[in-house]
Amino acid sequence: MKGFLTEDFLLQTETAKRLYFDYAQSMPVLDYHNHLPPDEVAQNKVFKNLTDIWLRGDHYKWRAMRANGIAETYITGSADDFTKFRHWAATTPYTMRNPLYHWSHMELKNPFGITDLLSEATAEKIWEAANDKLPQLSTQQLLQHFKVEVICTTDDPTDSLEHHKAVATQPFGTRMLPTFRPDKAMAVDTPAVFNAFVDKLAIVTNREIRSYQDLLEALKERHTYFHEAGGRLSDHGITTFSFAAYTQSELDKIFLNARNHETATPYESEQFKTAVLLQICEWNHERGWAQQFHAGAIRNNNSRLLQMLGADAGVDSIGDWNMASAMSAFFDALDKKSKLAKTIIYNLNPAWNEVFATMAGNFQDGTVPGKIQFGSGWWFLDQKDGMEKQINTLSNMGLLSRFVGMLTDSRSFLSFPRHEYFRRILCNLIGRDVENGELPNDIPWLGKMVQDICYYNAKAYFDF
Ligand SMILES: O=C[C@H](O)[C@@H](O)[C@@H](O)[C@H](O)C(=O)O
Repeated sequence: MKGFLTEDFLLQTETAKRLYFDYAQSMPVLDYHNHLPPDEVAQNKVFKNLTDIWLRGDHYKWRAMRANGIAETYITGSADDFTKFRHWAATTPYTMRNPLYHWSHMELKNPFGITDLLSEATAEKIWEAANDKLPQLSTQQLLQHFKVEVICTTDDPTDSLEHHKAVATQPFGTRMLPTFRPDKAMAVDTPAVFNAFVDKLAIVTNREIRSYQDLLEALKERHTYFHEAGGRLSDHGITTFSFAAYTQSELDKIFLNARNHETATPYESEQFKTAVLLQICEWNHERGWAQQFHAGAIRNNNSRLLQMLGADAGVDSIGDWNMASAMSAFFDALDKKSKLAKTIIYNLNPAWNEVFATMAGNFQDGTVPGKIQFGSGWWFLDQKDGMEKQINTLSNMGLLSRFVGMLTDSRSFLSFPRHEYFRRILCNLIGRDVENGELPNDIPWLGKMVQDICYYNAKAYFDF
């Protein structure tokens, strides 16, 4: 029997071990999509305790604690930090076979060097041991510890990017680049969100935004602003792809109605989203950016918790829209005009893996290796089974060798071992094929392939 989480964790063959230890392990990290708070990086935050760094903001853990019957007071509520941690510790053994069990113990091992299993019985000892180390694990120290060369945060177009600028003028070894995430500029189906965004956009651009055209001009100004601050990516959280025909006068009317707090009809919302997103994608192409689409989440399902905690409260799940035809028409509209930028499509519904992987193949155009990427297993699929499925689907229907690899998508500075998790899974799959005689035992080539997927492909693709 193997021990839990040993050196060879997830590496089942000698070839897998060779690929991991000789090629993957030492590669630096390019975390090209995450939700880390830029102010905490710029201010080099030191965390108060393990709850502060590990539980606050982590909706994955909140969800598991709720499922374990823990009351909200001890999750996001008013209980003190140690009590919250104790409830998380008591929940951890119940997370066996959920990725949280692996992630949590990998995170205790690195950076804290803690190998005890977390449970109610070990809660106090682990709390103290980890808290003792926290003064040496500020945000910048953690990024250096995990050899993170670049992080791309996810930012509202109205953001001042002051923290990105501060880090650029006081470099510490990790570059922090902004990502343009304009979802709210299309939210005519929720006028309160849309209007708050447009009002703020008007202030930061010092413009009056009275028409659809004004909105586009202000957004373009912010796109340029992000570019000047080093931004090279946009990101779009969409339920499903939209592709509906529209006229200029329809867009003007939808804009004005939303400004008058009238909720757009589902069809109008489709039209508006199609028009705004196509326009932003053209700017992405003009500027040589890469664009990311996160598709398939049905969000904020629990309105009670949404009201109490806001978005990203752990009440999102997998949606089941029709995906392929609008996605095809959307990319085709851009490709036809030679305006399709480098594109990554992330899928949340495992039933759609093949749909996404084959769609990516339709729009490769010979300009950039792997120009259209079927993105890494996202959110509910960011676990061993989900990552293996994504890697296998991409292998079967595209070019795994050109894959830009893993990202954390996390809000926590402790999530970087997820890159190690991915690398072990990748090396294990390739190693198994070699030992089964399904791939040649060409270690220099396979080692290069592994290093490309872990690092070099992303470096070239994003031009980092
Ligand atoms: O891994 C899951 C995430 O952090 C999730 O909260 C984000 O992916 C977010 O919903 C987004 O839309 O970008």
